[in-house]
Amino acid sequence: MGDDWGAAYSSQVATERNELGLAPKDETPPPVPASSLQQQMQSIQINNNKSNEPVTTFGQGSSMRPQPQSSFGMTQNAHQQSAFGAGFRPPDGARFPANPNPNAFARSAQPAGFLPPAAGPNRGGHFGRGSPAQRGRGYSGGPMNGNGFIPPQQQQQQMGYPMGPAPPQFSQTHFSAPKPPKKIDENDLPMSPEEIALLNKFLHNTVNLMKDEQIDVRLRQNDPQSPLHSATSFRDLRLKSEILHALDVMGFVRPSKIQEFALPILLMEPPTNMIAQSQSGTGKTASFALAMLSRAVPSSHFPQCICLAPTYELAVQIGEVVRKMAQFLPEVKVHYAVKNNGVRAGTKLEEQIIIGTPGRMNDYLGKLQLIDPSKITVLVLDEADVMIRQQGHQDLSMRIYNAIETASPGVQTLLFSATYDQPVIEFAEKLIKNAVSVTLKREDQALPNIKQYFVECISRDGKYQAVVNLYSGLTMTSSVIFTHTKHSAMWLADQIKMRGYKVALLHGEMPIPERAQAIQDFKNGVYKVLITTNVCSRGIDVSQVTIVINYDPPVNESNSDEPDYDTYLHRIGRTGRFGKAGIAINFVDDERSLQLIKKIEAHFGKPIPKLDPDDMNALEAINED
Ligand SMILES: Nc1ncnc2c1ncn2[C@@H]1O[C@H](COP(=O)(O)OP(=O)(O)OP(=O)(O)O)[C@@H](O)[C@H]1O
Repeated sequence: MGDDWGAAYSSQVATERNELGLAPKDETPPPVPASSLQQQMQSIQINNNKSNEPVTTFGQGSSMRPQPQSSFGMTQNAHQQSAFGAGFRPPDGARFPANPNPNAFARSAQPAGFLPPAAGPNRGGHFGRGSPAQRGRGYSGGPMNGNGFIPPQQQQQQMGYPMGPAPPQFSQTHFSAPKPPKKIDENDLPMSPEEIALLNKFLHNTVNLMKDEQIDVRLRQNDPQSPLHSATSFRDLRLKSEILHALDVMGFVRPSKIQEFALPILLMEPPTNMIAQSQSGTGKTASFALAMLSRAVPSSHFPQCICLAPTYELAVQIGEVVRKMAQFLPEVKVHYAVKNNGVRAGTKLEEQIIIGTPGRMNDYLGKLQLIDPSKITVLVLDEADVMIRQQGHQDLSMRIYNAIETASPGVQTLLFSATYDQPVIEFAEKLIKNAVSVTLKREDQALPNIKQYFVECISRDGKYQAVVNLYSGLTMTSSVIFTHTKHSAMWLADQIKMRGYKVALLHGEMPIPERAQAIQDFKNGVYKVLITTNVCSRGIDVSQVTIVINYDPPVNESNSDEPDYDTYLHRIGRTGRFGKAGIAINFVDDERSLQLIKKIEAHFGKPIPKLDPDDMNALEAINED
């Protein structure tokens, strides 16, 4: 055992580096022999899927179906006019519903600081285009020759302008969009799973009870012993009165869906192992916190429950939940087993609940001998999907489990995860014996319900003008604008702010609490537009986003001529969450960006038509769908 712990220590450096922003080093422990555990898994799956298996349906309604909603909201007229900017005149024959209140439009489309282009002839294809001097600003709805992008000068000719130098582009506003960088800053890369998990913890102040969802409960192995009953109130559960009191104070009126099904199993006798999956913010932490608090004996002053989390910050977040729930159990205490906490060998731990990272917990059990594994009654692995991304964490978790299970065969082991894909399933099944599996899954269909378009802009600067012209339309619902770099995001946000508009900005150099604040403000509607980079492209659930703008297309890190398909999917997946309708608009400003969009179109096999600003019908169609 001593050697085992020593070997495991070598992975600790790697795993403990897993604090935010620190890449793991290549110090991984030798692989743990594959567990001999052959598991019998009962499985209760709560999901929305269709299957031939017997299904019990809970919940009402069918909110999984795409909800018809107005893409740009408000009146079409307001949308059209505001999106095209003052100075736009509809082409002949275009359908414009009468504006019942032109003054209202004028106010909404032209807030303080807005400099509309002067009214001018409408000769075709430019958003925000006014007088001839302003041609070239904003969108070009102008000609495309098949696959090719027609350069501005040639477009002028086709539009009836004389050949010659391009007209001056920015007569009223002076700006110059930042050039794309040669190398991607690591702050512009998507957030790490640890960061996403932590950010989500900051974000979720209230649980998604999901009471109105159409939920199926599926019993894979119909075990008559299996406790397929649910708790519709916390009082249905055998919780200590002090805990019930704390839940009242915390405003927990009724259990969330995962709690409804997991808690009766978690609290039953004899203790039952569990693998539980449900998306972020659905009440998982509260579930296992209640399990630990219910099993801990307050009058016994030694460690009894262990909870593993991938980072220090996540451990602290869990600890705060446990403390709040234990506020009327003064004898129950929490200790954090995290790096650099100053705890040495020989310290007598009196706390019943120890929460920490696998590396440090490994020390506590091994070389520091601070925890007696035979006294452990509950072992929790939280954020299993994040944890398994590091081999070191996997190995250490396995080692800790084996040590505790050997010394305390009745230990209740619980694994919680926000996702449940194959690697998590394999890890969970390898790790935990005889577990009941409770999974709650909502379909997150990104593509089918998202309409994708591209819009031609004459230049990088033209993209900015396009945003300005679309701005009022964007603010009628909530929109996210993705840029390639944080510099572009900051620049764009500054430009828009200078026009008197409000926008939220989020990039990878901001600390997590600031990022959470920006997202919270966006979710609360303080800001209707969020400008961000790939840092925010995945993991964050902002369900009301209706429009995603790819100001710059997502490109492969090593070859900027190739799209980053995954990131594209994740970016546009910020809209169209859970069956809602959404729109993704891709800005194209040169042949390269056009080709990137064509490749994306071919890759996903979904058409990305050109959104022609002259084509009122297309925009109306967006609005009507
Ligand atoms: N039954 C409940 N009633 C009201 N609020 C709840 C309930 N359960 C949890 N919450 C609150 O909802 C928020 C999200 O819950 P929790 O952190 O347990 O979710 P989670 O699934 O663990 O999310 P994450 O994966 O982000 O950690 C928390 O602020 C929590 O205090």
